[in-house]
Amino acid sequence: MTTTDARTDTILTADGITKSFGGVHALKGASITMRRGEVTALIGDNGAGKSTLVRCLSGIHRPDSGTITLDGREVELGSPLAARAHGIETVQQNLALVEDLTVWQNFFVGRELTKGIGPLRVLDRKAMRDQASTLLSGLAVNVPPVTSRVRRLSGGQRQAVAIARAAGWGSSIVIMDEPTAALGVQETARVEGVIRKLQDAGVAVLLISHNFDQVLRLSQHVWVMRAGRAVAERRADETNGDELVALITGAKAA
Ligand SMILES: Nc1ncnc2c1ncn2[C@@H]1O[C@H](COP(=O)(O)OP(=O)(O)OP(=O)(O)O)[C@@H](O)[C@H]1O
Repeated sequence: MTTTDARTDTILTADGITKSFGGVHALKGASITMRRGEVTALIGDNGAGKSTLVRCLSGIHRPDSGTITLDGREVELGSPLAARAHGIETVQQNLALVEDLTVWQNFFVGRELTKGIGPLRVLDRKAMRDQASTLLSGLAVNVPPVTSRVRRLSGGQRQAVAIARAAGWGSSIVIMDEPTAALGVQETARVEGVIRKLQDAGVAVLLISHNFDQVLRLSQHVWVMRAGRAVAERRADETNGDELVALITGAKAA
């Protein structure tokens, strides 16, 4: 038998997440699931709670209540470092790249490789350069040499580098908030290629996007958020832009 039990494919479950900022109830019991090796899209109108939910999954916000389960075990993601330790990496909207450092240096900021022993320990620049090159070519990220400074890269190249860096640490989940919002058509295609490669490598991607065509092109499942809740889940190949708009606005019940 080749049937797959959907539950065994589930890598992450967020269940009943609430989060308020003073009197603003940004999340009112949001629940989503993500599956291994899939792109899961998160869509919704401005203020629906998408960023707040992914910040809870990134360890930036601590939910007021609700649970997050990874690989069947409930986890506390109390900080971005804790999320990272659980294999969840986030590509920040501002990319968090250091303009004046090279591509490879950006990969290893705060996690530099060293060689030698004790007081003779020095940075292993060659190993870092080589690893960054290997990772970028594995994801078909077409950038100038890894010795180039980030400030010389185009918007799409920067985005691709930021995604590759997030994926480069054995992460099983990569979260991206509007990764192509500021990009032109060609650059968007380049970044979408990187996202597909990540998926091929078995990474689960959580993608916030306002671009329905992109959502339908890239994702397998779409979660629709409205007013702090995830109100509907659709398979991308069983829905369309009109239905998604209707679900977002509430014109169509889930
Ligand atoms: N740090 C914060 N302090 C106060 N209110 C916040 C904070 N973060 C989010 N909110 C509020 O929570 C609600 C949900 O915001 P959130 O950014 O999660 O929505 P979103 O779906 O990501 O919207 P957008 O598509 O515009 O980014 C909004 O009313 C927003 O103003």
